[in-house]
Amino acid sequence: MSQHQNPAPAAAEEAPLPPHVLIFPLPMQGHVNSMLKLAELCCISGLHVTVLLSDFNYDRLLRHANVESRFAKYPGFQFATISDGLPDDHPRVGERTMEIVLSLKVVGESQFRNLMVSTDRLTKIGGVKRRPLTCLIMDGVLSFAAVVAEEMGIPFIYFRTVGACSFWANFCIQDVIDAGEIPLKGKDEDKVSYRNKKEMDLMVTSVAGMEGYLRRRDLPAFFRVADVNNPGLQTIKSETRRSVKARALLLNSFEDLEGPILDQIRKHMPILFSIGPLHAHLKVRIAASKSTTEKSMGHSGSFWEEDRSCIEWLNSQPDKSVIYVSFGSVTIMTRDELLEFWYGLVNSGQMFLWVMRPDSVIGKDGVSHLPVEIEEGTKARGYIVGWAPQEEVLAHPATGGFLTHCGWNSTLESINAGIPMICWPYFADQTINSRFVDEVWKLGLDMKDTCDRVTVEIMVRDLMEVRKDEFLKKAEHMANLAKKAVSEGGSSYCNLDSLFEFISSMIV
Ligand SMILES: O=c1ccn([C@@H]2O[C@H](COP(=O)(O)OP(=O)(O)O[C@H]3O[C@H](CO)[C@@H](O)[C@H](O)[C@H]3O)[C@@H](O)[C@H]2O)c(=O)[nH]1
Repeated sequence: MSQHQNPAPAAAEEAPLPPHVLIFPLPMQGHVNSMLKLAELCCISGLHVTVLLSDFNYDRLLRHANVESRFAKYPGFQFATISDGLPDDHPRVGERTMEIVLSLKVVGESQFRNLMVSTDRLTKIGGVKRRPLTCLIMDGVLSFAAVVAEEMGIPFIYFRTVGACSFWANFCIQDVIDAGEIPLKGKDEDKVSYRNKKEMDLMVTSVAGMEGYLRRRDLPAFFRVADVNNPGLQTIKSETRRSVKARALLLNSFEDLEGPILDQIRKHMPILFSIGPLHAHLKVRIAASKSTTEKSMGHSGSFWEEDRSCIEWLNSQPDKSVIYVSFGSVTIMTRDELLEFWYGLVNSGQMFLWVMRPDSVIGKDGVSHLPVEIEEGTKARGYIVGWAPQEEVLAHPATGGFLTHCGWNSTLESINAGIPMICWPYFADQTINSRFVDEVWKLGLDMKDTCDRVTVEIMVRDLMEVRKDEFLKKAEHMANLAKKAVSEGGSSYCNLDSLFEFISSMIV
């Protein structure tokens, strides 16, 4: 375990000490991105902040995201690191993503406990005097950290980096099981005929506030298993229910997007701060801050090197003509699926910008040695990079659509940029997000688990040509609401100020 400190400014010790929060994300790209944004928002408001990362991710952020210089201007900021218990060559993607959570559960508690009891490490290293921790802000699935915090009497706030829609469905999952809607009670799912399975998948569930449109097939796969004791189901269910033990709940969302669902959650967790979209919120607060250096700093939190050549390529494309294709940080696909997407995109006649992470395709060849037709066809129709500056890509005038896995950050970034989506959810919350994008917000099309070339082509044409104006109009409307939420006086802006007051009130 180690600390990485910023140097102390000479006069800092004279000032009254602000609250000191420790922010602890799950070690995955989407979660770390959101939490780093929250950390920077805290710093801008003058709080002292310790961000706890895995050694592995800290190293990646140092190499690719220049996080040290990003936070160097905040004297009360420091990183601390612990091991996630996995070897460096562990893939940490696809079906093996869950191993990050499981491993951290095993190795994390003692390391976390040691850090918590090392008051000197948290408060004095680097010469900046900090208070003992005022509170923890942690990912809501890190219950071992909550147990330690409870033991030590340190208040904690949960930050779930998924949408309210997914959080709430998870919260209600026991009611859904009790209602006999999942799993297939008393039956072995494998023995149910395909036709019956399809019908069952289309049955709506009784999740409060989502009656009428949240179907069984929109629930994450681990909720649809035949075994109620399935570890995925049990973990998410118990971790989500545990949230009521936290002093407050933070969500990266905004009232105009998920108001009715947020109201449902508030019946159980009245102290709920919706403070998103965080990436847009951070830009607003940085712009309002006095220092010009702060204004000029980027805020990347990428685990991979961003290939900025795609921005130059976008610069040469007409407005709203390009569909951006990216499936986030952990999705993997087969080579056949990759080819179906590629043929669908090329046959649609639209230009595309595709993020193909080197580790995103199953098999020893991965994304290397692609068939010649892909390389040649792509030269004519598109551009491929290994990792992109996504927020900038979505905000670029040439971008007109987003083929996404519907991770919550990608969904919000697209909403904020006014870009309609085609959703190919991979796992977890993404199946619910994609249903909301299509059925509730009408901001795009939900492809679910099909990705044959014909479906891809039809959907891309629909989004980029046939129903382009309709989707863009809807998306623009929601983007304006997102911007309003994070502007001074907007719901997320006010909620963030209330959160800081709430944290200050915890100082003992
Ligand atoms: O080329 C790229 C691709 C992605 N990103 C960024 O990476 C993040 C990806 O986050 P997200 O869209 O949430 O996807 P995942 O990385 O898959 O996120 C995990 O965490 C999310 C919650 O934080 C969940 O909603 C997802 O289901 C889960 O897979 C976003 O901020 C993107 O801007 C880039 O900067 N460049």
